[in-house]
Amino acid sequence: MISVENLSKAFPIKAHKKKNNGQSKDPREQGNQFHALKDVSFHCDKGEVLGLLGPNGAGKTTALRILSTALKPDSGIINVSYVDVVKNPKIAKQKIGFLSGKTGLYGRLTARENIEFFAKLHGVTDEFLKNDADEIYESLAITSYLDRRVEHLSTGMQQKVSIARAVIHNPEVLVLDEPTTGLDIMATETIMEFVQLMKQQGTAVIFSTHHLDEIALLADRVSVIYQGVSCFDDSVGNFQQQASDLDLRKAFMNVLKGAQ
Ligand SMILES: Nc1ncnc2c1ncn2[C@@H]1O[C@H](COP(=O)(O)OP(=O)(O)OP(=O)(O)O)[C@@H](O)[C@H]1O
Repeated sequence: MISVENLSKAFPIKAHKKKNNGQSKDPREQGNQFHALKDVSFHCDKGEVLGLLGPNGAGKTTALRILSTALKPDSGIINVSYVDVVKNPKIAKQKIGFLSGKTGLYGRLTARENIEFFAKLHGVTDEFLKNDADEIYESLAITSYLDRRVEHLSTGMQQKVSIARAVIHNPEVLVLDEPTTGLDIMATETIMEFVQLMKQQGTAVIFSTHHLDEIALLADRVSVIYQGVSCFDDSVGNFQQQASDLDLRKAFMNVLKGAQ
């Protein structure tokens, strides 16, 4: 459903950031370039959930922004159901739903207006919005505040509205960048259940997280990025096998140790 092969991406380093005050230099810094991604590959099939792990600064958000077409890679291939995302970003966008760290919602519009504005940009019909969108709103438990302005909603409420916005055009692939960060237990639970529902409906779901309990609960596959390089991409069962007692935290640490 979605395959990502050998992605690389470098950012120019701003002159004032080059002074590192004696701190050891990140090996990804070369000349005036910071190689945020050097070689990242993973894939996720229809009805599968892929958990993307990696320490802070590993390159997860950069990789996910490339999938969403917000960033262009320097090299690498991404295919979503036989559509080349880099060559055909407009067609690919129709097939991908993306939730980024920043919600990007318009505070002065209501939740419903935000979702419907985005839906219309993606060619979603009025009929769908009238008859079928309620199912999405109910699954995310946002029905009661759909007509409130987004600026008056809590972080968790806004996050769930953003997820509704990301799936309103029925994407084949759903990409969620740390969807539960900063949320309470109930909002987290709703999002976890929603991911399971998407999976049952055949969507390929990729989500980045620092929470290993979410991996245990949801993921079929795990991909680990360390310093811009993929160092693990396999089933959750084989990920667990990286620790003798099958403990996910130890498995993660062992994968990182092997990459150093
Ligand atoms: N636009 C940019 N310009 C320069 N450097 C960038 C830019 N975007 C990201 N980086 C750098 O690339 C590296 C990877 O960042 P990224 O946000 O992808 O990491 P991450 O794995 O999502 O981290 P976290 O878990 O902390 O969210 C970081 O060192 C970051 O500072």
